[in-house]
Amino acid sequence: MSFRAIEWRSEAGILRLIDQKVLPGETRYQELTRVEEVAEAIRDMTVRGAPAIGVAAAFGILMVSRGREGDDRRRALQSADALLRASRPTAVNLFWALDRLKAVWNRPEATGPEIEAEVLAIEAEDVAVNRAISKHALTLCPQEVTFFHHCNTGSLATVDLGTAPGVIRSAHEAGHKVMAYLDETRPRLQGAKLSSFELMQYGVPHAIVVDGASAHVMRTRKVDMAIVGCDRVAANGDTANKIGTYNLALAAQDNGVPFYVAAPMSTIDFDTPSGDDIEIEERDAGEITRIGDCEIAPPGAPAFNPAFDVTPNRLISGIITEYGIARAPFGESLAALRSEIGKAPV
Ligand SMILES: CSC[C@H]1O[C@H](OP(=O)(O)O)[C@H](O)[C@@H]1O
Repeated sequence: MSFRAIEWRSEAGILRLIDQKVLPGETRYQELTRVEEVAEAIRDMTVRGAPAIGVAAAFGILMVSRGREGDDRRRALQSADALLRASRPTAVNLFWALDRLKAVWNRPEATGPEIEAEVLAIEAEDVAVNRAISKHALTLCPQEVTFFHHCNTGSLATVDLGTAPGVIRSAHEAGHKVMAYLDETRPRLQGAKLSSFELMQYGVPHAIVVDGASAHVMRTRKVDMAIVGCDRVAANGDTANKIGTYNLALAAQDNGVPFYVAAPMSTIDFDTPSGDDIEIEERDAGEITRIGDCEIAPPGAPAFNPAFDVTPNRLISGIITEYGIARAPFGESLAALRSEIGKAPV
């Protein structure tokens, strides 16, 4: 079975999102018609995952553009664009999608159908790109393959298949004997809540482990590869992803386990030279001091909650894109793949 985290109901102008805050306990949908609601859904992580927030923002732009013309539309889109850009800072797909749309709507002669076509293209391309990533990743998988994944970059984080869990699912469906270890991914527990939810839907054997168990699991059990998604890859291959990814990469290196990043080209930020230049979102400390409704720290205990970290390129075995797998030196291999952008994924 398959499900979509994001659906556009064109006639009604409704963006229907699975509320990822309440999964897996409840499958609840939010139906949004205003860009302010879309920005809030990105901020509060009703919709999350780098590609998914880019696509959701694109539909926010479409909501505003419909029914408006000329200067009135340009003015309204300028403020919608600014509102959406302020929703979350780290995942570059948000800015990529907004830049791409701005290049269309900012032209005085832009038509409504042109804007809508670009939004729908962003959505459709995400599906094709994820399939191509899986195809390239399968070339790395032995017949019996054990993966290690951090966070959730599956169907819920994209339009359809997902990046890294898309690879895990594709390997399972292609007849590989698959096992996956899933970091629970403190503090929001995307691994325990969302990746496990997805793999259960697809019947993929897996086990949730606490984040601190990754080195132990790799040392004592067979793990063929760690595979993660990403929120922003710098031009030199340094990769920002969910907090804890760097620890996983260090554990993988110490245990001789290859560490792969599944990355649509839209997540590669050629304007950011290295990981030091990536803005890391800091979220509310309450995400750490509470689990659900339960306070787990002493009242008033201070906490520091960076939502992402940067894995240095030296720990990365390969970056799997829709155009092929980039390897060190990443500055060169990513630049070579950049020349493919605009072509159909292969
Ligand atoms: C391919 S999605 C990347 C990504 O999104 C996650 O962050 P969040 O749940 O905060 O939106 C995480 O870093 C995933 O790996």
